[in-house]
Amino acid sequence: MIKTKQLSFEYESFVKEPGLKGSISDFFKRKTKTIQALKNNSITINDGDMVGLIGPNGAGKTTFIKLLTGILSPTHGSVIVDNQIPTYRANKYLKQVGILFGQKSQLTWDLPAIDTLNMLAYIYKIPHDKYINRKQTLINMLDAQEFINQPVRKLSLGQRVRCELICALIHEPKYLFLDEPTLGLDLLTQQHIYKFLRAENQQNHTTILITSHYLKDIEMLSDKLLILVDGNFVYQGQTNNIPIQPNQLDNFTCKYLKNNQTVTEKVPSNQLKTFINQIDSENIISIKREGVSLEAFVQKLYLEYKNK
Ligand SMILES: Nc1ncnc2c1ncn2[C@@H]1O[C@H](COP(=O)(O)OP(=O)(O)OP(=O)(O)O)[C@@H](O)[C@H]1O
Repeated sequence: MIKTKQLSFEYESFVKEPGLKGSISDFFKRKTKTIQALKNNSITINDGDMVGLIGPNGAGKTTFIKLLTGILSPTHGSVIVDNQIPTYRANKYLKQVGILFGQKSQLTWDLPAIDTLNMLAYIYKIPHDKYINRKQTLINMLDAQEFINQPVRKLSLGQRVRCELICALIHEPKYLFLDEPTLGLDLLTQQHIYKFLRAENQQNHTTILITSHYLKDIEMLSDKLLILVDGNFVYQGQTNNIPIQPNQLDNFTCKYLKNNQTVTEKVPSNQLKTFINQIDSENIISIKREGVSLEAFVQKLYLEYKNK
């Protein structure tokens, strides 16, 4: 279980004055600025949960993952993961955790990913037979046979991310933290990764926390949703049960085929019945109510907090 209690984190950063004069005055007296990245948050994530974490740029998502993994320690409050304090970075704790930062690689550029895997097996002291089995299972599941032996610099982004995932999971961690893992990946690779992560969660009961700006990732992958805005968790709940309030005046976006062409039309709710009656059902592609999707819900929350 992951439990945070009144968790806050502040970065202290130097503010550089411009020009030579600024550099000289900074030399004698440096100005600092405090950034409150997380503010007094108490949340609970149960073991085996698939959790999506979203929030606008600078909301504090990466900081939260860094606190869960012990890379940073809280300024105030506490974090407990699997009954342990991550900041202590005990071997027992680190063996339970796998991390993937979409923008930072743990692979060595000039070496094949298989070398990094062998090194990780040594670091985590994975018994030889177990390592061979797990490695083969992950390589098969992520379809990585063709490129696992190639130097990382020769891999495409999608191939590299698949190798990163194999490395993050080689020691069968109980908790997997993924920070924007699908950044820049094509649709098929994204779907492959969704399928893989679902299987990992179901087979090994792995708790997975994923951050992403693609709401599709969150809808496809997570059962639970956390929304972080400006350092505050403003929503915790089920992904498929967001509090939707349909409005009588909502429009419907209707897509249908007319003379073999796709036509998109906005239809007011009071005219929907008449509109549908005029179209052959086999020509209807989709009818979507505006303002009730995850996207609309998230957009509304972001705007509410931005205008506060
Ligand atoms: N090393 C640092 N030093 C000072 N401030 C930092 C540092 N890292 C992050 N911050 C600040 O902390 C806040 C939260 O940053 P964080 O990277 O956690 O956000 P994020 O939600 O992951 O953003 P994004 O979606 O853009 O990746 C931001 O205001 C950022 O400028």
